[in-house]
Amino acid sequence: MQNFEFYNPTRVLFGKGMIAKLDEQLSPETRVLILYGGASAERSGTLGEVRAALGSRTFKEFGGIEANPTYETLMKAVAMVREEKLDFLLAVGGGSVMDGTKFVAAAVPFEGEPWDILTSKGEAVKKALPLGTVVTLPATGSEMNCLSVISRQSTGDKLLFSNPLVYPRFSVLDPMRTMSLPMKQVINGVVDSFVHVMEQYMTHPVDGMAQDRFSEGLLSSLIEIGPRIMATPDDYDLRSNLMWVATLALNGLIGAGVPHDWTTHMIGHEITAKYHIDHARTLAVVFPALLKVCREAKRAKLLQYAERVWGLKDGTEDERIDAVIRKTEGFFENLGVPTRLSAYEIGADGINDLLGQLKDHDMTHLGEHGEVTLDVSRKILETAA
Ligand SMILES: NC(=O)c1ccc[n+]([C@@H]2O[C@H](COP(=O)([O-])OP(=O)(O)OC[C@H]3O[C@@H](n4cnc5c(N)ncnc54)[C@H](O)[C@@H]3O)[C@@H](O)[C@H]2O)c1
Ligand SMILES: CCCCCCO
Repeated sequence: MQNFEFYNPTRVLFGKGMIAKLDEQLSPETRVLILYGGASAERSGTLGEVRAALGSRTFKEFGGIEANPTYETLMKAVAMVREEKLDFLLAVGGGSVMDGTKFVAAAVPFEGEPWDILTSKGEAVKKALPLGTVVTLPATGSEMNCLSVISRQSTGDKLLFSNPLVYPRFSVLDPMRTMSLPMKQVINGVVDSFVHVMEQYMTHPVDGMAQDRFSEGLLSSLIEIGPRIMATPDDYDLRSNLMWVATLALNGLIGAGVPHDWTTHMIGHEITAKYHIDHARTLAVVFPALLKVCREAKRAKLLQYAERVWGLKDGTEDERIDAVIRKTEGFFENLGVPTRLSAYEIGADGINDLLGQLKDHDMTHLGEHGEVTLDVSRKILETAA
């Protein structure tokens, strides 16, 4: 196991009706900005529950945060916080709203050009406003991590920053608040969570016994939840399990002390930035291709995954690896999520453009050992064609 430092300050309030506990998390004089995305926050009744829980506190509202939140929109929220002298940010939404809120928290006190929060990958962040979340889409785990992905319309960039100062103070996870989700978004959450686990698992063995078993448990849970939630979308227990699994997939626990490989996400971000394809759906295209191209570097963990998660013990090593990659592709495809670039009509020219974006973003070497060069990234994208 590798050395690690684990820190996660986020209080999780899980279950039906937990929005009411907001009242216990915020002092009466707190001046709150509620940030949200589209009309669903209002239509689903979630915003109404939040307003009721805030009681007589001063609060303002900022809506319209897009899927793949943009710098341009978020800077309007920054101006509002400064003008209204607000001191707490409350995200009501999915990963886009939570990430956008983390950016606003860092940008309000930031001295200098706020986009440098992204270009510095969060290194430049020295102060941040406190924030909390009310989760309406289980997928990203943003509710319990210090990561944020922000796009810039003017340049087409989609970049990640992280800083411990933007961990939510608390996050409310009420599965009932996800019932208004279109099934497509529910499935996006299954796929995004699955690949989050894989980015922290599918590397090489370091005897992280607890981390491996924990990750394999999350993967097995998602493999069970995915088809079942499509069949019974109103099942509260399934929704509960998806919500908690999605949070655990990226709150730091399974990634502590083990190698990571975020190649799939880094390439996926570029596909979303250029083609505006849902984040999770880019991952379902890239990840299986990455397994095929990087199978030697990941041989040991592929075999462990095949046996422990899919029960594949028979045949030669290569037969088991081929089988488990097919199983993984089949898992995505059976959820109605394509695993080929051709499903989105992205061809050779698109692949060249995507590689250019990776180069522009200093991502010419990815993978746990930097072995995923631009040439390997090309192979991955060509394999995914
Ligand atoms: N911070 C992280 O750790 C992390 C991890 C992975 C991805 N991301 C980023 O998160 C973003 C994706 O977030 P997401 O997958 O949660 O989707 P999202 O937040 O973009 O929401 C997708 C759509 O669903 C709608 N929606 C949300 N909740 C709803 C509800 N309860 N009912 C009806 N509609 C609802 C939103 O308004 C939006 O239109 C991307 O920008 C991605 O890069 C962040
Ligand atoms: C290094 C962690 C990258 C997380 C990407 C979230 O989209």
